[in-house]
Amino acid sequence: MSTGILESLRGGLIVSCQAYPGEPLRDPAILRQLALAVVEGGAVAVRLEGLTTVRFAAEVVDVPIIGIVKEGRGPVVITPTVDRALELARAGADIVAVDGTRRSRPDGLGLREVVERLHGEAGVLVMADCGSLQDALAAEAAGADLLGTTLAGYSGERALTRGPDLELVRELASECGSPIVAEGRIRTPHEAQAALLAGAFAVCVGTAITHPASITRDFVDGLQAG
Ligand SMILES: CC(=O)N[C@H](C=O)[C@@H](O)[C@H](O)[C@H](O)COP(=O)(O)O
Repeated sequence: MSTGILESLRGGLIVSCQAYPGEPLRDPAILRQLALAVVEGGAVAVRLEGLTTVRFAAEVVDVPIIGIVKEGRGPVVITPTVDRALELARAGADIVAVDGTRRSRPDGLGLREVVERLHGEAGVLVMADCGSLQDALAAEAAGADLLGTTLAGYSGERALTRGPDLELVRELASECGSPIVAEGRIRTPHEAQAALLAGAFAVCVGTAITHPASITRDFVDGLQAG
């Protein structure tokens, strides 16, 4: 079952459908529809934030759901506790993404324990959102099923590159045995392809597809630059 889910992601596009606090699209029913729309376009999986959004989408979306909850004041905000992670699984996430850095978690657990509980109690796959090669090696040793470059540039260990951190994708692909998801600042189909060529197993794009305020701002800036 879980091997089937992993295989269904190979070489494909995962689309993150998120709206941030205070934004007009931050509504589980709207985000469910957005998820359906990206699946229509060929997304092999969707990445969704929030228990209700995951629950709503799980009823209608026929590709794997990668669930996260973002909460707390940080620095660990992506599914920071095992309780939330298990709730995401119960809400219908097929893969639960958690902070995969080596920073301490608010519930005091290590990543290994989080992964073991998700595997043992919920039977879901675990994606570790990493910010460096050292994170990814530790997450792999802890048993994570997928390693994401999600936090590259945001955890203090890597520079915030303008586009995707392809150098990190390359490093992870050569040093780790687990599937790599290239995620973060991928804005064009060409960059998505470059991430696959750099060794990613799958590519995850959010803002460039599902965040209209950012996309609009880019156009507005373009007009002003002209
Ligand atoms: C760093 C962090 O909190 N990343 C979040 C993780 O879920 C989302 O805000 C991103 O949109 C997602 O990773 C996709 O990346 P991009 O939107 O750059 O394509």
